[in-house]
Amino acid sequence: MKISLEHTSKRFLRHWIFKDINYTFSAPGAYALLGANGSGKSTLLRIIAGMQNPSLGKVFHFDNDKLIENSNLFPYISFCAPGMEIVEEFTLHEFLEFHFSFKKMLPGLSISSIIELCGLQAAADRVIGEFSSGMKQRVKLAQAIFADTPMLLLDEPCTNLDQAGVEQYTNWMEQYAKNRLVIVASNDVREYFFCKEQLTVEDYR
Ligand SMILES: Nc1ncnc2c1ncn2[C@@H]1O[C@H](COP(=O)(O)OP(=O)(O)OP(=O)(O)O)[C@@H](O)[C@H]1O
Repeated sequence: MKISLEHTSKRFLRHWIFKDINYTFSAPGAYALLGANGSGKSTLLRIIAGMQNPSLGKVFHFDNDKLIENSNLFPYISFCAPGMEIVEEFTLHEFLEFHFSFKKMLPGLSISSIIELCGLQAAADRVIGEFSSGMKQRVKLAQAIFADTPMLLLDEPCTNLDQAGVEQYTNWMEQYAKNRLVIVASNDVREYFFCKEQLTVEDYR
């Protein structure tokens, strides 16, 4: 897997957020997108995920050397971000069943083992709308990390997590980030401790 940014630039109205990023992310590999608040990390991550268009330049995704069309990216990419919506009317069990009917689960896992990995057994049959923000964040992370996709994109993955949740995230990354292309947008080293490569968005102003 490979993601190539070519002259990728983004502006909102007349304000350029970043300009002319030329960079290749390759699997297996872990990359951190760094920068101060408002520097453009989340915007860049969404552009990398094919969820938002750059104002200039291009983003190419490759499976080996085969170009993947934007409309076919879904089975390749898992995404987790603080602002993303999950279906709050579903119970946790229903949500995971629904999600993993569209996306393959990592081998050896099941809905109940994922609920256990999240430490949310007692909440399995509760509706997600009633969850705390930290419980929701565990679910958002789980739907991404435990999907069998070669690319995993995480925006501020430890948002709202308590100490136990951060330790759980650390373990998950040690176990499930290997062999994948992982990109983490973050300001917090606990979130990107395993990322050997780092790209600072402010370098592209
Ligand atoms: N839809 C939008 N319309 C206009 N401006 C936007 C939009 N989305 C983001 N911006 C602006 O783009 C800049 C970068 O925002 P972004 O959320 O990507 O930064 P960030 O580095 O992820 O910030 P943080 O660390 O606070 O999460 C900010 O100045 C923000 O106000």
